[in-house]
Amino acid sequence: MGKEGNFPLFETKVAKGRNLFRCYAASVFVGIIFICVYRAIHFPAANGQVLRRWAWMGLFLSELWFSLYWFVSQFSRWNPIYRYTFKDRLSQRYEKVLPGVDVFVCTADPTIEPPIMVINTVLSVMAYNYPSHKLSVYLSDDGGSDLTFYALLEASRFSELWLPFCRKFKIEPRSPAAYFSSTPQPNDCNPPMPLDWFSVKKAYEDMENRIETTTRLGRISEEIRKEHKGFLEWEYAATRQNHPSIVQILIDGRDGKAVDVEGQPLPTLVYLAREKRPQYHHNFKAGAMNSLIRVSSKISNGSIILNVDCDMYSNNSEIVRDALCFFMDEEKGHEIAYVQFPQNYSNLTRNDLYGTDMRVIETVEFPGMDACGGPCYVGSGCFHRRETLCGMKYSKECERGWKREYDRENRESASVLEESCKVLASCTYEENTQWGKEMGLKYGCAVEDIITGLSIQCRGWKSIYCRPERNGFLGVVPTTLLQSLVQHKRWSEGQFQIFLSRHCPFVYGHKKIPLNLQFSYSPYSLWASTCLATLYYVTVPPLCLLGRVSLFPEISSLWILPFAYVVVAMYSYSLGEFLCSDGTIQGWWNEQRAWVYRRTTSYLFAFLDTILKLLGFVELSFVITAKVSDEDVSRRYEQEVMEFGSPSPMFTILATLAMLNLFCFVWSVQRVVVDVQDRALESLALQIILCGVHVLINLPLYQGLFFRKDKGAMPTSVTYKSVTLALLACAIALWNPIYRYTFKDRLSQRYEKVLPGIDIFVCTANPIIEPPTMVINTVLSVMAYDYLPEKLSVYLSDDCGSCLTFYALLEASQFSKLWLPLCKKFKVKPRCPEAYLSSTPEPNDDDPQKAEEWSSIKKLYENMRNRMEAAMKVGQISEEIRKQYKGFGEWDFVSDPRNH
Ligand SMILES: O=c1ccn([C@@H]2O[C@H](COP(=O)(O)OP(=O)(O)O[C@H]3O[C@H](CO)[C@@H](O)[C@H](O)[C@H]3O)[C@@H](O)[C@H]2O)c(=O)[nH]1
Ligand SMILES: [Mn+2]
Repeated sequence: MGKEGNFPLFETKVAKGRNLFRCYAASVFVGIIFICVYRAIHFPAANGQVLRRWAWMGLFLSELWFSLYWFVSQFSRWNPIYRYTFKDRLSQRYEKVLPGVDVFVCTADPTIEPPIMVINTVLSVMAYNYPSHKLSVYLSDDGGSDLTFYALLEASRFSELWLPFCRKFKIEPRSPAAYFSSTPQPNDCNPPMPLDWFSVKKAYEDMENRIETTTRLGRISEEIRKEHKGFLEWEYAATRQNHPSIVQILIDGRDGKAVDVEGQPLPTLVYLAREKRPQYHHNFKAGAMNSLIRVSSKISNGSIILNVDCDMYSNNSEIVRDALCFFMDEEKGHEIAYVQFPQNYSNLTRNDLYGTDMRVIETVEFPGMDACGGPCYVGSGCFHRRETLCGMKYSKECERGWKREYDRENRESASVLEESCKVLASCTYEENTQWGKEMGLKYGCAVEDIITGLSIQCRGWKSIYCRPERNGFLGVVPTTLLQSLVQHKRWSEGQFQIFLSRHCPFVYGHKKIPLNLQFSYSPYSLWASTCLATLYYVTVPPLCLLGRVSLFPEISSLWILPFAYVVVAMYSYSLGEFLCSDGTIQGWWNEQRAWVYRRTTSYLFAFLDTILKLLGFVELSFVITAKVSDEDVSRRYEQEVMEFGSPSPMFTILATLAMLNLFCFVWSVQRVVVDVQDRALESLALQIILCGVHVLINLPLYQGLFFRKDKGAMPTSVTYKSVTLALLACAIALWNPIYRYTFKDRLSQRYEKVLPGIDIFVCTANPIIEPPTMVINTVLSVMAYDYLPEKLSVYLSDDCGSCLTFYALLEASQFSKLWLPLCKKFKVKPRCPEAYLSSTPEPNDDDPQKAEEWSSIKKLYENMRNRMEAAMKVGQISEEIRKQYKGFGEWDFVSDPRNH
């Protein structure tokens, strides 16, 4: 309870059912231990299971990694808390002394962030239920576009109508576009409303038309140019990336004439395009924010700063007061550095096809971080104390802070102020200063917000996460798969970069922030690195199916239990969490797919890029997310049809993985059908299921690959590439050669006496194209086998029935009487005489006996060959030879090679 009997300005409630959760977490933990034990004691033995050992090892490592990841994700779930504010107490006590609030809206590109969207966001924050003279709105335009400036000029005029209208009818939301598109036309029950409603709506639509026409034209017409001196600034602007600072105070809140149609003051409205020069790095959004901090300190110096991205209009006009309930709480307020509101989205579809709404993070994880010391700072929708954002450390002194009068009187006339602000927004201003290091938002990281929030917490401050009943901010999620994957690449890359730097929560936060907060940061830090384990899990087990290498317990084994329990428990819990966060079952399924896709593409690229960046090979980049899409794409998005349509390498990876799993799944299911009795399949069942689930989750992708004809289908080049790659991977997995080695000494030891008889068949069919000389060389080589001669028989089959071949064989039988002993004696290799004589050099004089034998054999062989060749030339057997052997008599009855 606050001082002087005051009730606090906010209260904190803890989530229910935490003990149940803790039982679940403990049981899963036990399950994981069992899985590890299984992996360890069933490690494949060394003999002959080389591949399986490697596969097993990899799987074990992946599972250890998943377990670690699961473990660190439990910290933010242990004890979520929820905050509720009492805004009536705030106004009772502090209405007169509310602090100045500066709202920063960031935009960077008029094409993908259309000016009409930007000014709707601006109008929504200008219309806050907050004293106008304490509210200042700054638009930072990193696109340096006069189109955006023009839109803001229009908005400044329209606000004169819009703000009184909002005030009078207490409407929500206060972005005119969102309001008019979501609210039905009023009827006559509320008499003053319809009149105003129609005139304000008409005024808005006219403005919208003018802005859209100008935007489409792409340049400002001469008439418009004359309307405001600000346009003159663009005369010095060479390009959007090379121009001096432009500061234009469109509404000067301190000027008594800046009033709306009802004579009430308007909030200050400032346009800022900081200086951009090619030779200076502009540090993306962090650079823009820091310029805004400096420029606003000169103009309004509000002690509270709110940042919104240009697509995140304010959906709740009370949100400033919600934030102040924390900062101004008498007891706790002084230690709070920032209040982060959730980022909700206005363009989500029912089942959130790409899982872009981080609903579980928002309803469970951030409230959990809040309990550990405070949520991280995630950019849009965050209120900061100006001093802490500028680098102030927390100390007990801060307690006095709020008693001070904040709003400094600043009496310079507006155009002098504009000139002096230009210096603050120049490229050189930050040279040799602590800006980007100690002051303001930090540079050099793709998630400037996370690293800045962490450093604030490490300086001793707390932060608050608050989800009011009515969403505070509504933004735009990417509407194509690729954009969503690219966005995740940037986030995970930034997070991983922090983890590997000296700002790693465990190092930088050591002894500065609670241990459980350090752990709560790590699931995000480790997003990128989950790619390896996931890639392993979706490739190796399916490929092992092809080689029938089993990597999980058999279906009938008890070891299946921990696997089944952990998977079922984790996924049911995750589903429960999702449903409790207002998701649908289909939405959960979509989110699971989204995680697989991110892990195998966004995180993989982020992982590689982070490493390359560490080694200094690539530079930090920031791909701005598109906030608009063409009609065709929007229609498919609304129908929840996946958008592929571009030949991105990310899609090639996704499609290859999907095809690979499909092939392996079909292959193994077909084996089950063919061979129901096959016992080996029992040990593959889990693997088949795993592969099947991957196929199931990819159904929309197969559709995009093969069945869709619209523009959002997968480009054919991706289809070809992925099918080829997947087939190649399968072929490699199926290519499984084995090598055999024999032990001949063991054979002779054991069986020399009982070796079996061996009959050798040599076949020939045509003496012309299979010359008898060649045939008998083969015959001689097998006759000369190192085997028991009495058990060896050689048969020559001559399908041509040629007496020439018979004659050659006769010669061979004679020659063998010499050849065989020689082979044995000198262990001749090879034992085909022709091959031996042509490949072996003549033995030299060291062994005269061998040399002599050799030359005599050579002579004999050559003689024999000459005789045979002579007979071949003649084409028949001479009478003398005929008489030598009775066998030739058989040919007396042969008339034809095919008839005998
Ligand atoms: O050079 C730049 C680049 C971006 N922006 C602005 O930064 C904001 C965020 O960019 P966006 O492309 O919309 O990124 P998201 O991923 O949607 O933004 C989330 O993630 C960012 C960190 O990566 C945070 O800064 C954002 O607040 C948070 O909403 C937008 O308003 C941009 O106009 C700039 O001002 N200058
Ligand atoms: Mn965004």
